[in-house]
Amino acid sequence: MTLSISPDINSVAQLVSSISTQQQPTVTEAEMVQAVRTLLIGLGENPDREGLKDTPKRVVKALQFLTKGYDESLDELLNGAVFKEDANEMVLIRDIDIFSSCEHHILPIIGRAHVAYIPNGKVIGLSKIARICEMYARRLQVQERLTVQIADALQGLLKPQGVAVVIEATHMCMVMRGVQKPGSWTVTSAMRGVFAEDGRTREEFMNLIRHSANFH
Ligand SMILES: Nc1nc2c(ncn2[C@@H]2O[C@H](COP(=O)(O)OP(=O)(O)OP(=O)(O)O)[C@@H](O)[C@H]2O)c(=O)[nH]1
Ligand SMILES: [Zn+2]
Repeated sequence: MTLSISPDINSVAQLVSSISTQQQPTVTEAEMVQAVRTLLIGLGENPDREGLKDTPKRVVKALQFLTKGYDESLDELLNGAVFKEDANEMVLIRDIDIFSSCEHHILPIIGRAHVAYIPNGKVIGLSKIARICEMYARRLQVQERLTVQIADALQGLLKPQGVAVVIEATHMCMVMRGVQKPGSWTVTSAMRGVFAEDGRTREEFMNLIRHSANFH
């Protein structure tokens, strides 16, 4: 059986131009499915064989899930859960699972985020901190930008005394391919306000993320 690939060069050019002019690209689900089918053929596979029949559809659905953060906004996820509160001590959420995708290879970035802030008249619903991490992680990312986006979102929402974000993650593009270094971890941090200015506050945060929780 001969399987042919016939990309429509004009529509690809239009798509690229719409992306570069910041318009919302108009690509149908069927075109996305077709693109995955084309990839499978390029890889030497037969997309019509039993096991692969629904794979293009599944891949599109999976990629849409892994990048669903593009369709979410801070306003929506917050749902008003910012409260006036006279609290002045550090709030830390540790070990927030991160499943992101690197923008260079669209391969998984798997790790944990630790997020702290020191309030200044306002606190945020705790789950919303994890939701903010989730929204930015579910996009094509580099770890540095993910870290900064989480810190800046909290800084903007709460105008706290400071925000600290540390992400520890392993990149499948460095593990399964390329340089192939399983066991390597990348640690990134973004410090705002007192965490950037005051070494002791930063040290307190770093100590808190180092110790293991005693209920584990
Ligand atoms: N700074 C940064 N780099 C990343 C991240 N994820 C992947 N990369 C790197 O992006 C780079 C892309 O480099 P290229 O040389 O263009 O791509 P490549 O030939 O696939 O590179 P290798 O992975 O070295 O095989 C690689 O060094 C990746 O390790 C990230 O979150 N942050
Ligand atoms: Zn990568």
